[in-house]
Amino acid sequence: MLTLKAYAKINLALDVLYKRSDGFHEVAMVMQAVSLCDTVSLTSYPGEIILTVSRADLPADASNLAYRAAALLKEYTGCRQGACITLDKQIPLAAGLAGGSADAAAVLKGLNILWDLGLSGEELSRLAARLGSDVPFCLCNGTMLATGRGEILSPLPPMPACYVVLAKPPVEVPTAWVYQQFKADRVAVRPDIAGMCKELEQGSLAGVAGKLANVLENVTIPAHPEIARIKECMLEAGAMAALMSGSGPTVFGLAGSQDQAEVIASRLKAEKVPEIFVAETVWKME
Ligand SMILES: C[C@](O)(CO)[C@H](O)COP(=O)(O)OP(=O)(O)OC[C@H]1O[C@@H](n2ccc(N)nc2=O)[C@H](O)[C@@H]1O
Ligand SMILES: Nc1ncnc2c1ncn2[C@@H]1O[C@H](COP(=O)(O)OP(=O)(O)OP(=O)(O)O)[C@@H](O)[C@H]1O
Repeated sequence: MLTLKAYAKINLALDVLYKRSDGFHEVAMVMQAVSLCDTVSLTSYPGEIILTVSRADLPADASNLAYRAAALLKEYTGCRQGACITLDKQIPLAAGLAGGSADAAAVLKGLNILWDLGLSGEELSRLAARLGSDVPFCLCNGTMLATGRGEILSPLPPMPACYVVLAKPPVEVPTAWVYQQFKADRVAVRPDIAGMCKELEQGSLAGVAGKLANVLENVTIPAHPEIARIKECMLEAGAMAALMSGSGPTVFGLAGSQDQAEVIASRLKAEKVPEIFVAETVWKME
């Protein structure tokens, strides 16, 4: 059996530049993997793909991104082998944390090994982009600049190690809806991506914290004002900075120490935020 960790991501910076003719939006993002993860287990099975998931509210059929990753790999390579895939989900669903994308990336990586396919990183990345814009990043982890629709990646100096408190209010936000509602002319403050890259080069956590920005907050926060309350609560509890991740609704707060992170998490618990996690930055590609 092969077991892989499928890490969640946060967007330290997210800018939407324009809507493209293919319907996607051109973006510029600084992405970071965090230690909150699903566990993906893979075993060989003759011919078929069998998927088992740990949550009743997540489909275990061909609509699951993990299943789609395995099916795409079979179609692309003509491989006749099958696999039993087990997903132990910890990453909340439709949360802005790329949980499904992380599972899909782990399945691509894992089956490339289990089925002895010998696909290059570049081929895997191309297949990943067919599954979703966040999937190529999930193959890499670490700290990356993402452009195009999110699939063009350049490694950045690793984000200085820190704790990341994740808090998801009890709403699920469809990514497509958020992009549809986005109006570039209503954005007051745009992320300073070049400035954040400089802070990463200098290894300054305070500098990175000072430059967190996500233009999609302009869509998701008015629809779900509890996101703004969670941000405030994190800042009051001592977070260096707090921001919505991706299309939301999860908010992440940066903390320099585990003690600080636990203080922030307890404060959120007292405010009855239902899903709270204390994670760390993940540096390495695995
Ligand atoms: C919000 C982010 O999570 C930030 O990392 C990503 O941009 C979204 O990535 P994702 O969930 O992998 O998105 P996809 O599965 O590729 O696309 C879902 C839907 O979001 C919209 N979408 C997504 C990415 C992008 N650059 N422009 C878009 O307009 C499209 O309507 C698309 O149909
Ligand atoms: N393996 C999977 N894990 C989670 N969701 C999945 C999976 N496969 C399909 N889905 C579907 O995709 C939807 C969004 O999934 P996901 O949890 O990846 O959203 P997200 O965290 O907002 O992603 P992103 O940050 O990439 O926009 C879910 O509502 C779910 O029905």
